[in-house]
Amino acid sequence: MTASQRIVIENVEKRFEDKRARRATVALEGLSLSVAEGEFVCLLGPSGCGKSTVLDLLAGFERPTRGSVTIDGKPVGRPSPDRGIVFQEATLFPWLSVIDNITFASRLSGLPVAEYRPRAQELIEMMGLRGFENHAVYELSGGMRQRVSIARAWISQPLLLLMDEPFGALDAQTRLAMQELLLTARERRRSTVLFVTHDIEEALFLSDRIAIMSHRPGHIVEEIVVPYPRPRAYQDIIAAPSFGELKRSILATLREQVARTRIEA
Ligand SMILES: Nc1ncnc2c1ncn2[C@@H]1O[C@H](COP(=O)(O)OP(=O)(O)OP(=O)(O)O)[C@@H](O)[C@H]1O
Repeated sequence: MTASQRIVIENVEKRFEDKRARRATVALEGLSLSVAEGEFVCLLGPSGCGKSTVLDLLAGFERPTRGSVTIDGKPVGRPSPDRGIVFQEATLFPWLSVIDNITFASRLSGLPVAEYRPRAQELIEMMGLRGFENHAVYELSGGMRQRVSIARAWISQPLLLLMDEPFGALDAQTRLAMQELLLTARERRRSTVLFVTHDIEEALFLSDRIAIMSHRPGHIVEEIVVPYPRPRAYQDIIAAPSFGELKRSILATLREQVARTRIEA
């Protein structure tokens, strides 16, 4: 472990007890993962292997039953705006305007308008939402809503952005546009990102490193350093000679884990 590690997850177990049914689900077991400051890591793994649980532990929604989860050397406490979270479905207030959604937490925490308003305006520009500031969220498309969610997560200048399949529900064209937008915006902010996805191409396009999880109980079975320099262009990445080989190898690892899920289910 070096001083520049933002996230350090060590030997974590997460067990969910259902006392009434006298049943327990062990979602994670022996999971260790570190993410350096400014690094973009994607988590890939079979359905139900515990990817969202990893994000929940980092967000502070859940606590590990064994092992430790630290951010900048401190155990993760309650949810905090230090950690921006974006889910698959935009979780916004549909009747509020774009600007009111983005600034909701800042207003609630009593920050002076002069402090958060310029940041909100910059994010609106960055996310291509200029002209829509005063539109209610229910008037927006799915892609636009997701851009509002990202702006909302980013406004508190979080140390860490936790993203759970944020583009999974979008059509292919919108998804690509959102991926490009995320990369450009992140380049300017140097944020650390942990991003859950099922999409191998998305992981190869976006991340510096891909961590592949086992079947449940989840742990990391393989880590792959993505060799492409930044800034990246999608058409160059998919044309790179190593792209097909990396994709094939990741797919093989995932298939093996999915097959084990079935055998052990
Ligand atoms: N709050 C909870 N109570 C009980 N069990 C839970 C809870 N949250 C998650 N689990 C269980 O933990 C396991 C891992 O779930 P999780 O949602 O983390 O997987 P995932 O890899 O994100 O799945 P998917 O790829 O399908 O979204 C599952 O068996 C799930 O049922």
